[in-house]
Amino acid sequence: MSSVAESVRPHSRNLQQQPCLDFDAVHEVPESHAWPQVEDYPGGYGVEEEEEEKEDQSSPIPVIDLAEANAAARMREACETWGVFQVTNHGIPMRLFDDVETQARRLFALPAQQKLKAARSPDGLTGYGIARIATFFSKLLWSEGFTIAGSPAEHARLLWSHPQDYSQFCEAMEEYDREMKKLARRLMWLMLASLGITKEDVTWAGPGGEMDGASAMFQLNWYPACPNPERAMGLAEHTDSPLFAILHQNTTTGLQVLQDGGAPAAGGTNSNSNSNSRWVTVPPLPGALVVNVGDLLHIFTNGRFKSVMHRAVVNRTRPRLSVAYFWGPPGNVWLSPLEKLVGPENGPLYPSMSWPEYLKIKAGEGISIGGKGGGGLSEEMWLAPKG
Ligand SMILES: C=C1C[C@]23C[C@H]1CC[C@H]2[C@@]12CCC[C@@](C)(C(=O)O1)[C@H]2[C@@H]3C(=O)O
Ligand SMILES: O=C(O)CCC(=O)C(=O)O
Ligand SMILES: [Fe+2]
Repeated sequence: MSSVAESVRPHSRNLQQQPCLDFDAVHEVPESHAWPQVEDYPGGYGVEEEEEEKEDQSSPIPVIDLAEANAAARMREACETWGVFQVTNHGIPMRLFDDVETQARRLFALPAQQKLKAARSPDGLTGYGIARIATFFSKLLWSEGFTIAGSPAEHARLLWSHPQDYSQFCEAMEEYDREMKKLARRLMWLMLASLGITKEDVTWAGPGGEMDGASAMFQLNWYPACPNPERAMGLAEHTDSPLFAILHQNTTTGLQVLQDGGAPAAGGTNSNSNSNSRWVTVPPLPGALVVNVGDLLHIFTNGRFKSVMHRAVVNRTRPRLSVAYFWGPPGNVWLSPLEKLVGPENGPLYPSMSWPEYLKIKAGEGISIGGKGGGGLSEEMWLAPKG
């Protein structure tokens, strides 16, 4: 079964840029990284920021306890409106998050020339570098990333020469992968069951719905503290391509999702063109995980579930770490909008799509289905370069 990482052709549009700024050495944001003033930046600095986070406990983003009987129904509601929710009672021990954070910090603390030994190649998806979407924007991102598909051993051996050093990294990431796979499967069936979809409706999930061939990638994101956080961008606005992502964030606030004002941006590809949209902070809740709908689940549910636009802003005093786990179908499975969700009045809104094919289209390389903004994928899915 081909994996996503093997199936995606070179992202040849712009060669992957590598982090070239020593974030810890600068005392102001250089022009190369200076974005327009960040609107809806999440609150003040320093001490009042703590206040800010306390208030955030009243965040409008749904928090769903997986042990509750109404968990599936609340997920459906959240996926149809926000496209994101937080889950608690997921059963993954805090110890594992601490281990993964410790190992991720070890990685990003390595000297730049050491990290660049595991640099993502221009035609690759995995390894060290800045997020692929950076190539769509004229300004650089205040972050470093490390992308893993399956075992990280190959890249880890390039980062650490001593087996003891890289084995602790690999063990933590492989345990995380196992736990996330279990949780992803559980979330998938809860979300689909809430729409009346059964295991029989999902042909590629296998006889018992175990989804053994599912593809998973994960992304470690490191956001150094920034001298002027309102003029920098950690991870520019984007939607995720998979069925959904499960995100662990450390205690530093930074993830924001776009709550658009209802009417989709008419023809605009820039989320800000919809005047009453606003960025809503997703507060780090101890023990909670963020789940956000991806483009493929938007397609699979024929538009019912919303692929949420989101971004990560940075912090003046505190570095931020997030671990995003992307979960999708096997690389060679083409998803079509589910029959049961395609009624006589609303035909399939999207053509069949595989994750690798979609990544190519999203990178601006594939065929443009239905022409520019035609009946095909909405323009929102192309990350329009900043005007
Ligand atoms: C399988 C995936 C999913 C990727 C591409 C590839 C590996 C890295 C993922 C991310 C991680 C950061 C945001 C994003 C938008 C990016 O630029 O790289 C994601 C993208 C996607 O969700 O499309
Ligand atoms: O750092 C975050 O909170 C967001 C990360 C993210 O959106 C991604 O890796 O796709
Ligand atoms: Fe994302």
